[in-house]
Amino acid sequence: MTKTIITNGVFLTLNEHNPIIRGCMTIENNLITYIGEQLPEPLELFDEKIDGTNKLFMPGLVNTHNHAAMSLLRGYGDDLALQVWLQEKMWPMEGQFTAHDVRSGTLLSILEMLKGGTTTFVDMYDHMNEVALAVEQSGMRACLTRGVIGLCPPEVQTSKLVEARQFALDWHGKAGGRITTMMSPHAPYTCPPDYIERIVEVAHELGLPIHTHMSETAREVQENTEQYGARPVAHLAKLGLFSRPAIVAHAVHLTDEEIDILAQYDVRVSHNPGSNLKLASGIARVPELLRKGIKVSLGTDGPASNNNLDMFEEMRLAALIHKGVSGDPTAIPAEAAIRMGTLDGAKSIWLDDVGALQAGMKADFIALDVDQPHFFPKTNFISHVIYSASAKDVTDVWIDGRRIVKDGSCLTLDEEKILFEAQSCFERLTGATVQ
Ligand SMILES: CSC[C@H]1O[C@@H](n2cnc3c(O)ncnc32)[C@H](O)[C@@H]1O
Ligand SMILES: [Zn+2]
Repeated sequence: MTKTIITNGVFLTLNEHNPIIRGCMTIENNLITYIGEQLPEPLELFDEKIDGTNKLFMPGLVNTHNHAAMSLLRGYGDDLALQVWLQEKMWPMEGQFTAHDVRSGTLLSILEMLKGGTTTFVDMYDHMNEVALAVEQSGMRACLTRGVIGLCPPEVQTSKLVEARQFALDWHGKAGGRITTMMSPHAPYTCPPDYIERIVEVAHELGLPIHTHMSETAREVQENTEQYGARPVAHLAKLGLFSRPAIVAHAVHLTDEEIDILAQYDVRVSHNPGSNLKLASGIARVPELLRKGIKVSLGTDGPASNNNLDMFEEMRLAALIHKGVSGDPTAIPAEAAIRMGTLDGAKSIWLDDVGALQAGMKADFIALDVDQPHFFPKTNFISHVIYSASAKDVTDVWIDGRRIVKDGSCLTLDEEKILFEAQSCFERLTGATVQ
């Protein structure tokens, strides 16, 4: 058993009664065992002693919607609306992606996420074995799902579903329990109703949750109504999708009745403010979702529609845009934004022992260098994290008790190789040569 103690730190716990503690934290194997002002035991009893002076420690960030391999398409197809972006830019390029490309793009994203303080992410993509292997190698925590698009002949639909089922079975609970899995119809506009029903059936068989894109654009909602006679929420409810635990990405265009239905089924919403702004999809009704008790977390969406994986930016956007839209400066306070990016993110993907600095929780946490001008005066760190911090402030990352990033360098991945390979993949895919 390894015993670690961090002393002289400021700890943002997310504990309701004691949100900030100045003192020390201990970790034994993969768990936080103590956090408080006093030393719990003499220092000599610890194998590893870390001086936390000038550091702010907080829970690792949880990104609840991503397509990591799309980092290869960063900057390829900006300033377009969702359907044009997907149909004319993303899908033609993704059609050429090999397993190697997915591995390369995913590693690039994992590197960016780790160095920016994200410790858990949800990923929906193809070639998911590559994604799972990259997660395993990196030491990250992830909830993975093979997204299926059903706009194809019946035999291709079936083979995709068989593959998605097998992936979910093979990887659930793997990488020392750091990987969990879900089932994913990509969206109601890319999966015919009978196909969605078959995916739901598999989710029931395997006892897994479902993840999907839903009500992202006004056009999607209108076309769903024209084609199926119902808006996406009622349509998916009728197909039984909410009979499984579910997390939907976007949920931008919702009526009051739809919010009630989501609340009734305890559907979780991954709010993706950066992607929704960039694709001009709209702004989700987050304050109303929260008022109805819906669990709202944050996602970046893929790096081609964001265009980075900085969860500090998503937390800040969430805190800012809902103030602007509602005219209410208390719409999403700083503390609510931090919760969305950490504890509520973890709960939204059914991880009940991740997302807070408390004894008994998994040791997934990060350190920020707060000895920098934008953290002074060192007063309200909850405010500073939301309104002043960025991914660049992260110096160290621990996941499952293991140090993954130390002084800004990733200990588990070959950074230089990842950057070189991602550049090569992009140049091969697009035919571009960049000096
Ligand atoms: C079937 S794998 C995932 C699939 O999703 C596509 N995608 C990326 N971002 C979005 C988005 O915002 N809405 C809908 N679909 C999206 C991605 O290109 C992959 O094909
Ligand atoms: Zn997405």
